[in-house]
Amino acid sequence: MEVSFLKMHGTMNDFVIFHDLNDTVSLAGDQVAKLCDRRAGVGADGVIVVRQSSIADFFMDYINADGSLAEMCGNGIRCLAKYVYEKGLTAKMRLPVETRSGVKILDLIPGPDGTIGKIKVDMGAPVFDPERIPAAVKHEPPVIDLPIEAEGRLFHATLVSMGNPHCVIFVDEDPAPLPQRYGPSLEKHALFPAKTNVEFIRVIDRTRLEMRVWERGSGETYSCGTGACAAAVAANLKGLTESSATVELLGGELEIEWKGSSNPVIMTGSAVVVFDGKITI
Ligand SMILES: N[C@H](CCC[C@H](N)C(=O)O)C(=O)O
Repeated sequence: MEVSFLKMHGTMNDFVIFHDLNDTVSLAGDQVAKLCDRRAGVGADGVIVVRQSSIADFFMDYINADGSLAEMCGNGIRCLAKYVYEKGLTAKMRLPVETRSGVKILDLIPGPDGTIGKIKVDMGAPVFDPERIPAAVKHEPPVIDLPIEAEGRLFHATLVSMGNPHCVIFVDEDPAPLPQRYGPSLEKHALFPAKTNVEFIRVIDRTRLEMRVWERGSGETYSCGTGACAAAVAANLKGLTESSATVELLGGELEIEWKGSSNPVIMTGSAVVVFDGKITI
């Protein structure tokens, strides 16, 4: 099967994206793996198939590089919004998009040349109930600084779902080496029946976080939008940051705002088209 796609990224979290509005394409795991393979395929952290929705304008079918489905992808949904606008599939500047974790509302912010520069996403309210993360722990929500051991080291995790699970760990050291060393064990830790994304966070000040991430189903990535939201929420819960924070990632910066409690998390960031192409999978 030949697929015409766009290669896109959001703060260097990169995706193969195409639309299938007649719902004729269903990708097998090996086809996703080929699309994501950085030598034998296009190369990406995940695949986004834009589909029809009966409850919103589009449905984001997000698939991790290992073929597993994820409930939500923050960087990916910004890319979807730019894709459908610039492909002429919508003219809306406020766009409802269905995901496996509900409908998200996106505001498209035009750049100086009329293309879409930044996108603001209402990511919905964070979830702290361990059963809904999900996490196998008897604990009143929110779960803050839960001791968790990996590769012989003791960490303290704050658990947040943004529709997908996140294990947020605050450290006082350079977080750069931590995803490769501890990410695989934590991703598959027995505490997480659906596995988890893992964020290592160093607090820079009350409005800036440094983040490195190991993603469920994709490994270390340059950025994770839902992870940045989870990290900013966790930092605010712990009293380390204000209600707005800039999250510094390997691939760029994301602006996160959360006014606490059941308020939605608002994420603002860019989306970039790298190239278009065709591939037989
Ligand atoms: N990169 C995505 C997260 C993908 C999440 C996926 N790895 C999972 O939850 O399984 C983001 O920007 O939110």
